[in-house]
Amino acid sequence: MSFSQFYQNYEMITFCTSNPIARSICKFYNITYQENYFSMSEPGVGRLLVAMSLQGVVFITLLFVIEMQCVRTLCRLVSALFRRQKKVPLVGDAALQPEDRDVAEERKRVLECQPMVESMVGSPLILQELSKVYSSGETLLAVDRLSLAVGKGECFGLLGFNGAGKTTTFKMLTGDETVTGGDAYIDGYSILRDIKKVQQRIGYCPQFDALLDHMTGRETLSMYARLRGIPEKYVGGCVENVLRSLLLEPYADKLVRSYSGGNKRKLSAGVALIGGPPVIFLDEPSTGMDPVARRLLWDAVTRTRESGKAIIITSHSSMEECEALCTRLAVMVNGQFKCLGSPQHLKSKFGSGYTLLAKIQSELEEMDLQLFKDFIESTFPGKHAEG
Ligand SMILES: Nc1ncnc2c1ncn2[C@@H]1O[C@H](COP(=O)(O)OP(=O)(O)OP(=O)(O)O)[C@@H](O)[C@H]1O
Repeated sequence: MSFSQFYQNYEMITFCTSNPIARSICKFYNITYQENYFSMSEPGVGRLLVAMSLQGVVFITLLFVIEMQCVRTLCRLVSALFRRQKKVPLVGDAALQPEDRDVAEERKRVLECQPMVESMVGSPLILQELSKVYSSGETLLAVDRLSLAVGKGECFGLLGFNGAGKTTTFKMLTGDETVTGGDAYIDGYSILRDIKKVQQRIGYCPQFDALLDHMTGRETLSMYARLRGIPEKYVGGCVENVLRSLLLEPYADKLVRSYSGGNKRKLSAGVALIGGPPVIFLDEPSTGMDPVARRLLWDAVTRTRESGKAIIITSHSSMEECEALCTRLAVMVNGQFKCLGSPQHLKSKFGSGYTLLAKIQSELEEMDLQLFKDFIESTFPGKHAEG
């Protein structure tokens, strides 16, 4: 606008002062001009320049406020205040029920240790009574006092129905969501006090791919390798390794926006694994992958785990994936761990017997259904049929 008005003013001055006829035309049509181009009144550009300078200061300040996470801290303080005023319960109804013995033992172990020291030495990831309450609209206790320690070389599986609170747990650990209660330590740093340091030490494959459409797979991995601080001479080799191990080589130089859903998941998992951060979060990494790709991902995750990293993974392929990858797992319901232990331990503790699921056509007669139930009960005597 400054440039435009500056030029317009210049043209008016040139025209209106060129000869007496032009001067009288300008007077007749009430055409005004400013001999001082930087005058505050129109068509001088002084006020526009002042506005631009002020905007510069305001936006730079805003940038600092965002980068230094002042808003996040403010939100946390406001939500803490709001919670205190409204007395939002941090303990859900489910907490009143007796806790599973393994979960209680894990909680006791975590609460008795020195989390900062322990997360530096043996368990790079420690959750201490981590809780999250969503207060937008209805109050919802999404994560309920989780306590957990994940050791080096351990892959911990989080299982649970949709809405159990798995993604919210990840989001708190990565700094995407504010923490309502408790704390977590990653490699000796608290997520409440040192989130920047924490972010430097984690790899994260989010549930929904957060990739840049206009970059190629190779460029994406190279960018993250550099962000991880891998020396430039190793970046190429590192990227090639990830591309090869996840069977992404044929697509390496294609734009991400042309990738299929499964290939995007592979790339997201690659981004999380590249550079070997000490703690890795994988939120349903194998969703949409074909069986071959899934096996390759499992191999890559297992290799990473064996190199001493701590991995937390959620999966919708349920037990099969967890058995292949996890050293321990927990089942989450309404934000709480309902059971916890090695896959074998959980199977022998809860897996007595088999469940037969039968799907029936909706128009099936009640009598036919009863016949089917009778058949099942006579074939497997002593078993209970529900329907
Ligand atoms: N931003 C939000 N605001 C309010 N409630 C939310 C928000 N995000 C999640 N929730 C609620 O928190 C609960 C836990 O959600 P979360 O996404 O953590 O579940 P999940 O176990 O990861 O499920 P899924 O397997 O579907 O990913 C759900 O009831 C969800 O509706």
